[in-house]
Amino acid sequence: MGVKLGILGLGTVGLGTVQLLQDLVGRNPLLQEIEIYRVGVRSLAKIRDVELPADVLTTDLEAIVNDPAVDIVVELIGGLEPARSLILQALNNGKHVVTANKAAIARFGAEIFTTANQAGVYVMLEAAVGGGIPVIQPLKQSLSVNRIHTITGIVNGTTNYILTRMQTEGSNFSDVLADAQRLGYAEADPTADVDGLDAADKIAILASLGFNGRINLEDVYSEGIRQVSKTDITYAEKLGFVIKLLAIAKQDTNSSPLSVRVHPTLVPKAHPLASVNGVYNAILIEGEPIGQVMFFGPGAGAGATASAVTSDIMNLVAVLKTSTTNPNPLLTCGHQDYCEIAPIAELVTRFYARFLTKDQPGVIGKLGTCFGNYGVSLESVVQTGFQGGLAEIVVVTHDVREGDFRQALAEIQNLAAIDSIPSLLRVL
Ligand SMILES: NC(=O)C1=CN([C@@H]2O[C@H](COP(=O)(O)OP(=O)(O)OC[C@H]3O[C@@H](n4cnc5c(N)ncnc54)[C@H](OP(=O)(O)O)[C@@H]3O)[C@@H](O)[C@H]2O)C=CC1
Ligand SMILES: N[C@@H](CC=O)C(=O)O
Ligand code: NA
Repeated sequence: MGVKLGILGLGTVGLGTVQLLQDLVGRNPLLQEIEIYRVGVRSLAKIRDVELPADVLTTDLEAIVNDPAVDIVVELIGGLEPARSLILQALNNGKHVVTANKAAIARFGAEIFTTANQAGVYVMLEAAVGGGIPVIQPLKQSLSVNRIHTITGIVNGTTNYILTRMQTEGSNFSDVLADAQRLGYAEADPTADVDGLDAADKIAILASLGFNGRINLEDVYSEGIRQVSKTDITYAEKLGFVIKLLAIAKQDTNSSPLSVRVHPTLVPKAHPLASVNGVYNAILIEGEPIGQVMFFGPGAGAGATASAVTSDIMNLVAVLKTSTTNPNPLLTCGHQDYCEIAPIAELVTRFYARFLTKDQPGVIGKLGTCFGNYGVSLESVVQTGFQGGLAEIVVVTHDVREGDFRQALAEIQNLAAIDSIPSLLRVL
């Protein structure tokens, strides 16, 4: 037994990782060099679907990161603290770290990677984005010779699972969320999933790798899926779209600011991301000279995420077996500067909007005039239903600057004929 692991956390991902490491037949022989030396948990009394010697489990996580015998710390407790402090202590103690914690990396990445670089150790995070899908290492290595233009992803398994079931079964939002929690997809606090914050953390990480700079998380615009209703899913379907929570990072020219955002989006049914359903994630990367490349696979769940965590551990085992003093630049993170992010008002996109209006003659004309005043041109206008005596009108615009569209909406909101604007979604 060569390399000693100190694993923090034995929940969905921790358990999946330990189970994988205890079942090595047919896997990479390097894994046989690993010893599960300590596993830190909150409760020793909890019954767990794994056998570990009694002296391996502990509730003293600090003792693990400070134990000189531990070579690699695998942080799978999630959340911000004590995860951040434990990662920093491990790095300061000269230990490599593997983490699945996108929340901590997206907020404290600068501090964590600076500490790792100073200590001459690595922080590996393949599981932090796209669960089991290899996307971090490909962006750092295989794709890094490209100039990346756009990263468009479905990067949250929980919300994709919810939207898929709402679309295919007409299911109710809260019932499906409970299923996603039971299946181990959701975060400990599922509002991070539902409100788009988990996807924002992930696109910040991908953008940082793709566009070679740090991303200030506060600059990432994010909307979740709470406002997506069955009505909108049905209208989108009729118009030839499906609704997906997309995370997008885009740079129009090499010198223009980045646009980094998360929001529910109408995706044309023929687009490759439209058929990514359930807990599956996909990340479409566009760059030069490669063109388009798409990564697809399970975005959450014990086994899939354990695959990513264990591949990182295996990379570090290989590093520990190699005796070089210079760090491998393809495994470190060397970003020092922050990327400039464009405000959401500058975004140019198509919009879908649903209006409830009084059933009066000329309403559509008034809407058209207000939009026209701000240079918003309409691709389609549909009036199909009635809700409680109000007419329902759905419009899809051509490409428009978001700031102009919002100004038109503010004027429309004041029209006497307008009751409300229940939905506003962007269109890919
Ligand atoms: N679930 C998924 O599909 C995926 C999760 N991730 C990320 O992986 C990480 C872990 O997620 P997941 O496995 O789902 O989380 P769980 O909530 O299932 O597991 C968390 C584990 O950490 C332990 N723990 C939490 N806080 C403490 C603490 N303060 N002290 C000691 N132990 C603690 C818990 O102990 P105890 O068991 O005793 O309560 C539990 O074993 C998160 O960062 C998450 O974002 C990434 C990709 C996919
Ligand atoms: N809660 C996350 C888990 C993986 O990162 C998700 O649903 O995608
Ligand atoms: Na991944």
